[in-house]
Amino acid sequence: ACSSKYVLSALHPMWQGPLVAPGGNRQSPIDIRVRKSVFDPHLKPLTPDYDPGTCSQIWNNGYSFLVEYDDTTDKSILKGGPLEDNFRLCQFHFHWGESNAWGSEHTVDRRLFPAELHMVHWNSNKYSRFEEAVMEENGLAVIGVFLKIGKRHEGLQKLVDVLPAVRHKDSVVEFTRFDPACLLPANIDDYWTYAGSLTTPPLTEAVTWIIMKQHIEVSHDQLAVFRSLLFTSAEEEVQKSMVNNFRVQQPLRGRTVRSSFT
Ligand SMILES: COc1cccc(CN2CCc3cc(OS(N)(=O)=O)c(OC)cc3C2)c1
Ligand SMILES: [Zn+2]
Repeated sequence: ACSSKYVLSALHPMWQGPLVAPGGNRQSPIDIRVRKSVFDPHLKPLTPDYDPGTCSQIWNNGYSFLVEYDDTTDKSILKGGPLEDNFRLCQFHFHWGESNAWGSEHTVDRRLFPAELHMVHWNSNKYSRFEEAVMEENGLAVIGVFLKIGKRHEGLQKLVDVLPAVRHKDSVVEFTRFDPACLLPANIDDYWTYAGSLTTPPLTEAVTWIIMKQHIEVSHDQLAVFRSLLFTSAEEEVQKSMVNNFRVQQPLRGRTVRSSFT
């Protein structure tokens, strides 16, 4: 899997980190100005092909909870869209707020969403493991999907039910046979794409971002369970709710955001 006991900065939990990575000119997240995005007719449809059998565990890394996939083979891959190579799914996670008024990392014309899903993939044509790809400019591809409060998401419930088992930082539980495709919106042909970075350490400028235009809906109660998680480990005397785990928006620095739709 692509996880390592990556120790976040001591500034945790309201991880402040560097507001703008030193020397970074392709940092994430950003505000997507719809009218400034450029339609690119050469962008292909995205073709994710995930095997639920590669789902292995869920862990609380003290910043979010990560659903991890066995990425030792090309069983769960993402191709197409803006991507030239095969990208292997290694984990997905979310960012959310303490209230439904905010929580997403990206915004669309400054519009905030209550939460945002990130599905993290690495370039298995060019690199042999995540740790290598995370340092390279064409190393990673992350799909972003906005969440809105509405009807209950049936596919998400299996995940919500197990979250209390990873309440504390560094807790891990086995989690199998979860199909991440169930979290994608019905229409995955309409997306924005731009060159950016990870939004958590190591903040490397390795990411081709693919942000879905169509959101998914989850219920208020499902999102409330996300907020019951803790940034802190069981030993710490003061427990801190895992909320507002998003990074501040970063300067566009002249980048172009392309759209796959007009
Ligand atoms: C060299 O740094 C690493 C090597 C291997 C694994 C990791 C762990 N890290 C990978 C990237 C990543 C990226 C994450 O968020 S994001 N928004 O995709 O940048 C994230 O959010 C909770 C967690 C992780 C976990 C770091
Ligand atoms: Zn993320």
